[in-house]
Amino acid sequence: MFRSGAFVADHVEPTADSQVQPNGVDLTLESVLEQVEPGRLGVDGKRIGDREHISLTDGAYALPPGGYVLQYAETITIPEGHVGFLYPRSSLMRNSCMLNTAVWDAGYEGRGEGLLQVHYDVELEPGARVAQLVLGRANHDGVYDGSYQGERVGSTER
Ligand SMILES: O=c1ccn([C@H]2C[C@H](O)[C@@H](COP(=O)(O)OP(=O)(O)OP(=O)(O)O)O2)c(=O)[nH]1
Repeated sequence: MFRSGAFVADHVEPTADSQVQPNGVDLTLESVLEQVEPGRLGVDGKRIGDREHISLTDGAYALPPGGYVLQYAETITIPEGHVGFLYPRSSLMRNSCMLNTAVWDAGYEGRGEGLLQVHYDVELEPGARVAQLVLGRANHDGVYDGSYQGERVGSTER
């Protein structure tokens, strides 16, 4: 069963009233990065290739078609007994853009990232709502203890 937006809001920090939806909470855009070096997924490990921050143009990220890494502004905590799923805001999709996302594990805490696909030029302002997090009740074995635990928490690092 999926939880209400009010429940999700208790696990997203900070949350303004305008972000709380019936079934989840909208996440806002903090920054956009462009990958500039190959990464690698191996059998025994992984390497994330270097990414560079894209600069603002007149207060917005002006993005031509391509693939970008998008960083969310909010710190998410996935409570035990739950799993998180993230969906693009429909207005993003209606503007020919898509967010690709992965599973948000029970026990994860951090300010996460997603893959933004841009299929037609778009302008995105920092602080704009771009995605919606939903939480479903879930059984799980242990809690998240991977390399992204605590990412960008309590820092001003982008
Ligand atoms: O779209 C998403 C989905 C998940 N996460 C966060 C929450 C999740 O719990 C964490 C780790 O995801 P995953 O388990 O898929 O990472 P991994 O590639 O398997 O790396 P590791 O083994 O270090 O966890 O990243 C995101 O930032 N964005």
